[in-house]
Amino acid sequence: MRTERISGDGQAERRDVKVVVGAAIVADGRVLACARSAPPEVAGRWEFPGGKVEPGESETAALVRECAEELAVRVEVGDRVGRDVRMAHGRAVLRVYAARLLGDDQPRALEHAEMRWLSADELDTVDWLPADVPIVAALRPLLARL
Ligand SMILES: Nc1nc2c([nH]c(=O)n2[C@H]2C[C@H](O)[C@@H](COP(=O)(O)OP(=O)(O)OP(=O)(O)O)O2)c(=O)[nH]1
Repeated sequence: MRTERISGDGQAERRDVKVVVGAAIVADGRVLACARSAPPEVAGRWEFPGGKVEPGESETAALVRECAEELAVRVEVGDRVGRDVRMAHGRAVLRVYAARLLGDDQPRALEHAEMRWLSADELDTVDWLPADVPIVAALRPLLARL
């Protein structure tokens, strides 16, 4: 994603904002929350599986790749959940999409410390990364019908 802003001398300044995509994988009214194992400053905080979109890669393809790498599952990517949330002093945004598991695939925590399926009532029982908090709030009323 490319943004432009006008600097003090009126020059347009271009900078690339990295997009981190996350998958809100929903099954039976529950979403899959994952606890990071690294780096140490965020280890134990909870997130949606996903990661950085690589150059030339679509967001859907990035989610499919990350879910295969991190959880060994195939997913179908659906609609956006919540809004873009700025991270890393504005140099990156978190963008989350609903997703569902394909076939009988069952996630395995290949890179995460722990995984939990959370119902709407249980969303606040884990310590989400700060950027995820508004997205989790947007997800709560949708969860039962995704
Ligand atoms: N995947 C993911 N990352 C999140 C979430 N919320 C949040 O703040 N982040 C942050 C944590 C990291 O600083 C960054 C994503 O980095 P990552 O390590 O998961 O991405 P990646 O798999 O592409 O990593 P790498 O190849 O660069 O090591 O975004 C979220 O819900 N999911």
